[in-house]
Amino acid sequence: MKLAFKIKNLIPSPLAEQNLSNSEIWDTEELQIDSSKRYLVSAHSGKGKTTFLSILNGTRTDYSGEAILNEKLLSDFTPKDWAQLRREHISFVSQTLSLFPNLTALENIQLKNQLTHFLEESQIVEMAKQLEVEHLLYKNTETLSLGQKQRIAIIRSLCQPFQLLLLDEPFSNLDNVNIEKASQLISTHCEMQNAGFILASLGEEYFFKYDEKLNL
Ligand SMILES: Nc1ncnc2c1ncn2[C@@H]1O[C@H](COP(=O)(O)OP(=O)(O)OP(=O)(O)O)[C@@H](O)[C@H]1O
Repeated sequence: MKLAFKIKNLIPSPLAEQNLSNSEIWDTEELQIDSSKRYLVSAHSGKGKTTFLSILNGTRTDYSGEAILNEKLLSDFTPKDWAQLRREHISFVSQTLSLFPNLTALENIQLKNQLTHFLEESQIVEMAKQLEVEHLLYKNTETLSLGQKQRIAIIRSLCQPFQLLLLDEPFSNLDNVNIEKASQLISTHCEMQNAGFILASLGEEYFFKYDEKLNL
């Protein structure tokens, strides 16, 4: 299923008092986001990157204007609709990473994978090898460094079917070598799934080729 978001005059409540005239996303007449494309969304801290991705993911609803997915208002989606979208169509690497601290890295990855039986364990181990976290798969995530957690969260996001991957500053604790490896893994899996992504960044462009770059 292709995902086509349309947003019209969207203003999130926390930013309602701010001057949004320079934004290519907030308070624009109409913007279309297609799941087949790769987007870079750049902005300084506090401009609403997390808020934007959370609106597309259905976890924030405090905005004025319209947000539409495949001709249906997001506000009309039920919790069941969102659960299905997040299980099968939209994957998200959140800034907080949302890993369960008392589960191992592999258990965290498998929690999602078990919902859809998307990948074999051997494929997950292969991804962990590529990002050099294979030796951490049986460790509780509370014992991992932030950069290690980010790599586990990136792997977990790729272990489900999706047409659109939302990446909220996913490399903020990684060095360039790891960023390049993670970018390659993300690109490969997006291509395999015929999916696009939206990468929110403080300004860094990293190693991707983008179809569109938007300033928030
Ligand atoms: N639940 C909330 N209630 C009130 N204000 C909020 C809430 N969440 C975010 N904000 C405000 O909305 C603005 C945008 O926040 P958001 O987290 O989306 O920014 P960001 O661009 O992702 O920032 P960063 O780069 O620092 O992660 C900020 O000014 C923040 O203080």
